[in-house]
Amino acid sequence: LGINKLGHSTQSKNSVDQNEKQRKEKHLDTVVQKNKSQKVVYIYSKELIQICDQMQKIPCRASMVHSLIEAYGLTRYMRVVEPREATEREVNAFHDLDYIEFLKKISNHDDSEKFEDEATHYGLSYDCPLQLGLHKYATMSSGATIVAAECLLQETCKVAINWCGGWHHAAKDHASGFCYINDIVLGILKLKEKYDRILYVDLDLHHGDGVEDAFSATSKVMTVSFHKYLTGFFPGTGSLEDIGIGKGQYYTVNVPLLDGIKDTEFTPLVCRILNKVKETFRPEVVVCQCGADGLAGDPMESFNLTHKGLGKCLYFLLQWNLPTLVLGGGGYNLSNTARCWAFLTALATGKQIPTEIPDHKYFIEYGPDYELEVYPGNRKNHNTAHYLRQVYGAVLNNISKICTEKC
Ligand SMILES: O=C(CCc1ccccc1NC(=O)c1cccc(C(F)(F)F)c1)NO
Ligand SMILES: [Zn+2]
Repeated sequence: LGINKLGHSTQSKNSVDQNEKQRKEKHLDTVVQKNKSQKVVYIYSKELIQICDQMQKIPCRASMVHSLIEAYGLTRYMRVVEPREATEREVNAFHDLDYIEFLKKISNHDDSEKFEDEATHYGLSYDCPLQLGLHKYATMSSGATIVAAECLLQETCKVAINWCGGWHHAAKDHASGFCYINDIVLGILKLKEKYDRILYVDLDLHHGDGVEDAFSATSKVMTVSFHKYLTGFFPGTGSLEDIGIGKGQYYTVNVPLLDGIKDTEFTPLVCRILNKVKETFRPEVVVCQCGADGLAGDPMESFNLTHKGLGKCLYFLLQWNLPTLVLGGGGYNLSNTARCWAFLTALATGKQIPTEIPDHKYFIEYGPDYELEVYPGNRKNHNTAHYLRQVYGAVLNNISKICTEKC
């Protein structure tokens, strides 16, 4: 043992330093570990984006969304996780095998005309055009949602985002409303492996009928959809009277709205209703579909929302500090959709991002202002205060009938 002038054995001195060093490293490691677990998971791969870019009705939208998020430097504050294809077994947990087999069969034929009749039987026409690689697209976008759900199950994160998911119309045995495989249902089924009470919130312009139908008879999954409800507007379901069946009665909530609603009415309505849902249903995990086709400037020309209105709704949910799965959905003004989802991504990571759109591949799409903000239009708002009070009263009345105490 070396003896230094103070008579301490230098070995023990070194070992003290050594312990100090190890203790510091260990502490740092737990801090990093904690941050890692607190980091937002962002599902992304070049392949996923490249496949989703090919979707006819939203050409290159996946690339525009991802490029803006990357240009704002947000990916460095998130844990980027690669997706995988949903397995046949996972897809079959909800969808009928004959439908999925057919989808696979015709996705790789460019002479799909000869399957015309069968295709129509499975909803594969008009709203849900056949295109090459359709099956791969559907299994990749739903695999991405499943991987996001798995990250929440492993508790390696609090928030997991998949902007290539949110296809809420797909039914178990047919395609609908441009949705082929219902990634949201598959993600919820994955979460059900661990969580008992799951809350699904649908902020898209359209009623989340496919998800609602999948869980309308159970009290374990509560679906809450805010949407335009007007005779002749797709999908035509989601009225106030649509409250679930059997054990699921009152665990389906529908908030039917009219054209022109703005952030100032939408956000407080959403937050008050979700607050009541939190009190009575006491969810353990949240799935939020953030469809952007309700934004001002969308070709759907229906609602008059901005990214801030949707942002406040998501922020309200994130304050609950529950594991949260964040998904995309509709959104047909591609630059506004990218603006909105980049804003929501920044909000989820707790980072401020500047108004100026940063230079990047799609910069030109953000002209003439090149700003992040989506501004409300001045379209007429058909939602009178009286109408909103009626809807709110009916919805609160229904929610108050559920109880998750041992009652
Ligand atoms: O956004 C949807 C589905 C919208 C939909 C349902 C039924 C039939 C067709 C559609 N999609 C459109 O109408 C559509 C899709 C892409 C672009 C447009 C556009 F014409 F508005 F740009 C419209 N669900 O959240
Ligand atoms: Zn929609």
